[in-house]
Amino acid sequence: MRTLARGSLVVSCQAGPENPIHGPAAMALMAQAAEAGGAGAIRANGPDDIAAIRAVTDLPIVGLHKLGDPAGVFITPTYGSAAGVVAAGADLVALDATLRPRPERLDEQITRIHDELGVPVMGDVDSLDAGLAAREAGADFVATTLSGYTDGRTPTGPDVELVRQLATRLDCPIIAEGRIWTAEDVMSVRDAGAYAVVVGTAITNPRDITARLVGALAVR
Ligand SMILES: CC(=O)N[C@H](C=O)[C@@H](O)[C@H](O)[C@H](O)COP(=O)(O)O
Repeated sequence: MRTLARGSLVVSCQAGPENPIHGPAAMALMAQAAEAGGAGAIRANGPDDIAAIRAVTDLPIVGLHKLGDPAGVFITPTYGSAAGVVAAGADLVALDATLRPRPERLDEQITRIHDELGVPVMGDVDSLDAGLAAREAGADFVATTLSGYTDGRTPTGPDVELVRQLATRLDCPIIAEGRIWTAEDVMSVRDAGAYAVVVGTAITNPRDITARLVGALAVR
C-alpha cells in the first residue's frame, strides 16, 4: 500500500468548474508535473480527477470529494463519498473533521472507512479542539486544511500556530495545509512540526497565481 512519507510535499491538484483548467485531463498533467518536480503525493478532488491521476502516477493519492454547500461540511461528507474516491484509486481519504453539524457521525464514518475500505483517514480541521476530536474519532492524520475557512475571516498566510499546537498535543502526523505559497512558508510549517506539507493554489492554479501578481503590480 502507498503511504504518505514524512517530509513529503503533497501537491493538491484541484480546479473547480469555474476554473478554465477544470477537468481530469488537466489535473492529470498537473500531477505529472508535480511528480517530475519531486512531489511525494497528490491531493485530488472527485472520482473522475482521481481516476485520471491514478492512471499516470504511482504516487500516493489523498482523495476527497467536495459535495454540497461549501459553507458547511462539504469535503467527503459521507462514507459513500469516501468509498467513491477509494474506488477511483485514492490511497488515503481526506474529510472534513471540523466540529460543525455533519450528515454522519465522524467516528462512525472513520470506522467504516478503516474497516470497509482499508485506508487511512486525514481529518481536515480548523482548530485545536477539532484536531483533538478528530484524533479521538480515529483520524490517522490531522491537517490544518480548514483553518481560516469556517469563521468568515480568511488570513493571508498559513496557520503556523495551529500546526504547532496540533504537533504538540497529538500523537499522529500533522499535515500543514492552506495558503502555503513560498519556500519560507514551507520551512515555517516544517519547523512548527508538520509531518508533510500540502500546497495547492501556489502550484496548480495559474488563474490565482496570475491574479496575485497582477494585484502586486497595482500596489504602489
Ligand atoms: C478550504 C478548502 O476547500 N481547501 C481545499 C481542500 O482540499 C482545496 O481547495 C485547497 O486548494 C487545498 O486545501 C490546498 O490549499 P491551498 O490551495 O491554499 O494551497
